[in-house]
Amino acid sequence: MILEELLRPLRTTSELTPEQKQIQIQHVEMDSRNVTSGSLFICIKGYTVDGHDFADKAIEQGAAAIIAERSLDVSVPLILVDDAKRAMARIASHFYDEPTKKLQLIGVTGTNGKTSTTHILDQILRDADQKTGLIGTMYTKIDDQFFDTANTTPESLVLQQTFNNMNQAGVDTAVMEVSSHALHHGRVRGCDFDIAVFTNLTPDHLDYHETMEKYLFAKSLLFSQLGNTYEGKKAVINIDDLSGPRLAQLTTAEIVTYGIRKSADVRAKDIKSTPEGTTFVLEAFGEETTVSFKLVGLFSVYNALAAVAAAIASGLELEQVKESIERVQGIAGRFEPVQCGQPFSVIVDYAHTADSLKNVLDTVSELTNGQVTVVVGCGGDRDASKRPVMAEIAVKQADRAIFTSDNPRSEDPELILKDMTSGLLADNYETILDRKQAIYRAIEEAEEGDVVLIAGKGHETYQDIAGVKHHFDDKEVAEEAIRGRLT
Ligand SMILES: CC(=O)N[C@H]1[C@@H](OP(=O)(O)OP(=O)(O)OC[C@H]2O[C@@H](n3ccc(=O)[nH]c3=O)[C@H](O)[C@@H]2O)O[C@H](CO)[C@@H](O)[C@@H]1O[C@H](C)C(=O)N[C@@H](C)C(=O)N[C@H](CCC(=O)O)C(=O)O
Ligand SMILES: Nc1ncnc2c1ncn2[C@@H]1O[C@H](COP(=O)(O)OP(=O)(O)OP(=O)(O)O)[C@@H](O)[C@H]1O
Ligand SMILES: N[C@H](CCC[C@H](N)C(=O)O)C(=O)O
Ligand SMILES: [Mg+2]
Repeated sequence: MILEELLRPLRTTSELTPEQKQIQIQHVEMDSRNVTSGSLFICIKGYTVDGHDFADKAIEQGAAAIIAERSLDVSVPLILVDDAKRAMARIASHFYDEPTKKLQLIGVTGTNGKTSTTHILDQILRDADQKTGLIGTMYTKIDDQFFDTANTTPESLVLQQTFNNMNQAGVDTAVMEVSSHALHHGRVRGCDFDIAVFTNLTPDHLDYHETMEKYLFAKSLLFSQLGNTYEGKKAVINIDDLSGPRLAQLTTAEIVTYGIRKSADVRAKDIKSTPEGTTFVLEAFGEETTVSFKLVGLFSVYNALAAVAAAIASGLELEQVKESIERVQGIAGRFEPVQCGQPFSVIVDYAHTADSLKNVLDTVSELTNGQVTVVVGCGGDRDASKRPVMAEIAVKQADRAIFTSDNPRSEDPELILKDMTSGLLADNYETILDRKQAIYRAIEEAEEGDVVLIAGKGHETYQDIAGVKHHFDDKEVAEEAIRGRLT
């Protein structure tokens, strides 16, 4: 594509000569290390380094033009923009020929339940013979192929390239997790969402957003920027969540509500939980059907409702959706049982916020008469305000807590544990810094009928200590500990 054409979606005052306008751009890059001949290099001011400092390096590697937020002394055409990240989102979408306009795009946002809801929805759509794409915390998936991702919602350039790959693979619907960071950074600008889904909003990421109001504002961008009913846009909203009605007011799209406590378009009633799963009556737009769902916990019913409501909003029939919901198996690292023939339960879960820990412990206590031990820590370089709250919930709702390390990242794990425990009055806890030892201790001491909940890292297969990712898998460690005990 020639430079003039590539820049069309931007409002920029930079003047190019007729020759510069004709420069052929073969690639668009935000990382100088990926630049090759004919690349357009976009300078992004990051948290760690400033991309503007790599402009010369990019030119050395063959960059044919540069987009930047400030003037640079460079030998190739320089295009100045106010916000390079937002410019990148528009350019990326244009470069790949608006890939999200060629598929149905469903975005799921909220503090908890995004990965779970997108997986349930993916299953429903696949059962309806659609070719699907999925983008989220665990991976990107195009039909049956899996790809690693660095972020829950990747940078716009990666996103648009991924959608382009989805177009080429013939994907009908892409379902993606949309994080508040992504919304705030404009990573999803240039994405033409057809359906936006809201799960819930509870405290998290306040290190980044500072207040709940600003956090909600970031989430609300998915709804305020969605488009309207006449364009066929739909907003699927958890009406039981306090922020649900506020988001509903911010969108001009058609609203589909779901919930349990309040009247809603899609609702679950008569919910009955057993250790094997949950049954409920699913009511959708006046029709009713009974569902046997294999996942446990009220929070899982909410995720199922979000997925059902989105599927119905996209045109599927209730009966068809019900059959898929009944087929949904567990999701890796989300309330995942570890079973090696032991006479007590071990569950690995990704609860890393106060609300999710509370929900998961509520579910555990509903399902057992035995003693509950929770092994949990908090991540470093993340919202420190959740640390004492999570610890308080752990000692209050479990019979015993073992506080340990999560991903300390650049922080001192001992200090993270101090943040968690220094205000605790209860004494039904101990701290074991080494996560493996903590898991072993909980499992060695569990008695018949007890439950050991290992929370915070779910599917993760590493522990990030001082920027180095060491292999660590809660499920694997739990299995080793159980086998060690049984032999
Ligand atoms: C705080 C944050 O969002 N950071 C993101 C950001 O990294 P950064 O600002 O440190 O980037 P940087 O390293 O300073 O680099 C700046 C620029 O210089 C360029 N560069 C750098 C080096 C070089 O040699 N040449 C070069 O050109 C880089 O490519 C980049 O364009 O840009 C990176 C590339 O896109 C992201 O991977 C990274 O996410 C990090 C991993 C992260 O932890 N993000 C979290 C906070 C996040 O976004 N989380 C949400 C999920 C939250 C949730 O809901 O739970 C998510 O969507 O993942
Ligand atoms: N609807 C829900 N409400 C509250 N807690 C939930 C809900 N769904 C899942 N959880 C809890 O939150 C944990 C994480 O769930 P999930 O991975 O689906 O959320 P997420 O929004 O994708 O999280 P992340 O922001 O880290 O990507 C689960 O392991 C469970 O403990
Ligand atoms: N998406 C979340 C994941 C947290 C997982 C937890 N294990 C931690 O490291 O804090 C985040 O980046 O905040
Ligand atoms: Mg997720």
